[in-house]
Amino acid sequence: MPGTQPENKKCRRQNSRRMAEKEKQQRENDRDMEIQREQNRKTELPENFRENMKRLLKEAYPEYLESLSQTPVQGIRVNTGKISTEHFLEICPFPVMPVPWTRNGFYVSMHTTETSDGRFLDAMHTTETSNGRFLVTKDAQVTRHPYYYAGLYYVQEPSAMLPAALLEAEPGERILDLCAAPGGKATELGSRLAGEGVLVANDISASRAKALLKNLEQHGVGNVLVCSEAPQKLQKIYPAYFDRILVDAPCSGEGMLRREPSMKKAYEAHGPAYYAPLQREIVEAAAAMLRPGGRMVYSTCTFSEQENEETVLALLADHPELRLVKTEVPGGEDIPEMLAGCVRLYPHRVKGEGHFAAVLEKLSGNTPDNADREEAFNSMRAIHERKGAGNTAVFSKEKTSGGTPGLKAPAQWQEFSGRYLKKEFAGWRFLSIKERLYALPPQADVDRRLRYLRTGLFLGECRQHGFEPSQALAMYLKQREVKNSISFAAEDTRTVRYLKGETVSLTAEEAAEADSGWILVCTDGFPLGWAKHSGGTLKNKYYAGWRMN
Ligand SMILES: C[S@@+](CC[C@H](N)C(=O)[O-])C[C@H]1O[C@@H](n2cnc3c(N)ncnc32)[C@H](O)[C@@H]1O
Repeated sequence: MPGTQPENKKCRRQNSRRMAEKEKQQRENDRDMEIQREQNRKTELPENFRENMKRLLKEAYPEYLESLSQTPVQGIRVNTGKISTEHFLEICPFPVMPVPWTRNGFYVSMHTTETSDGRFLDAMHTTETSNGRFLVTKDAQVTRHPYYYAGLYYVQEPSAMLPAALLEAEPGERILDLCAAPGGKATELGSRLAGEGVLVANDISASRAKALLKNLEQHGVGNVLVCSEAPQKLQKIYPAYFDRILVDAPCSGEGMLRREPSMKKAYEAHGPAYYAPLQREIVEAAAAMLRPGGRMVYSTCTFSEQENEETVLALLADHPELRLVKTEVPGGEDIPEMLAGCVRLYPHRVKGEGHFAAVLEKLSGNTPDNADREEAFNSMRAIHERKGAGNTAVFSKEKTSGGTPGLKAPAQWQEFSGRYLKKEFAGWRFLSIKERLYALPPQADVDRRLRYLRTGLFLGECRQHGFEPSQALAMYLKQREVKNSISFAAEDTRTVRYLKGETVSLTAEEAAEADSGWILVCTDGFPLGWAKHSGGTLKNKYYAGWRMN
């Protein structure tokens, strides 16, 4: 019909525009894949590793090799301590697909194409830098969104989400993450505690433990002790103490070779033969710290049986009180002829770099029961509270009592919390180290023989002119727990300006609703940090070291 001709023309134009866009997208995808292939061609796998993988995978070895040419996938894990997975999915700014072995982990992808065999190609935008490394610019988008700064999710390689999921931590428990830095798993364990119980997050490397601390703070985990100790030392302090222990062991990192070709050098210097004995020492100490009836997960990001199954076998041989809990996850495999029931994630079977995990439980019989354990720790706690936790640390003599914190809390804190907070710290103890004030959760047993980077929640500093609340406190609180707050939408340019450390203005309406003084700045209802409000202007108090560049 003559009347429909212009319509048809319009349709055709739209279709050809769509086709052109699709083709452009496809060209970009192809280019990305080619860059990745080139990267992998340049990265000759270490000879002994190749031989071992051939032996291990047999006829599946070519598939594994093929998988090395695929672009690594990226994931985000929802911080359920701040937002439910369902709610996050409603506001999630990126296209996501669930990671099958978690309840809150997602593949994140800007451009995803499903192939005919049901696998998906993830067209991340990779660019080579002058030092031959590859930057995944998509990561930058994920780590630049205000929700990232609000601690709503953690960016994590998807298979690395497995160990914390298998530990099945519950609120109220005592959890140990023995090799915790930089906190990929500890942040999840902290979220699962939902503010009850205590997480001891340890890493032998003090510098790495600092990154761990920052990640736990950003996640809003306050019921935490962060320390940097050898497992053998912790074992003396916490015998049969923890309900759950994660040993995400230092390993030869074979599963990282695709993503981080630079790991090849490290692998050649320290391979499975170096890490296997170290892992055995670590799991040995962990087994001693697990309470009867407790659960432990041992995991690595490597494929070597010398490290993985052999470590578990040695542990089981020496500890008849431990049993392996047979575990299956979608896409997971094991080596039944060696040790059935462990989980191996391979990059040619699942969307992820690869991981190994074994779940162990300690039988309840013939070991001190919970009541003995409680009694032993109560007396230890009493001794240490009398002595104080180190030369400069001073515990308040009384626990907080509900309502406003206990009488022994410094006056500056009392003034601040009375004026600005609805949140109560009932049962928490205060700990002052010089001007710095911490709140120690009820179940945290601090021992002065250990080096802590953090004991509980850092509340802020008691200055002469008043209390200065910390960034950690901002991240720990919910907007509803604060009397004076302001929330900007994630798209509001003031959100990014606040995150960059700039001074921000309120509208007349907002200014009329906000009180002057300390104010909690949020994005879409999720706290970002503090500011000081006066006459419609927010003086930025966002922690300088956390600012967006
Ligand atoms: C695989 S990484 C842990 C990754 C961490 N679980 C995460 O998810 O972010 C292993 C860690 O073990 C630490 N480590 C090495 N030797 C250790 C030891 N003897 N005791 C405790 N931690 C150790 C390393 O510093 C490293 O941070």
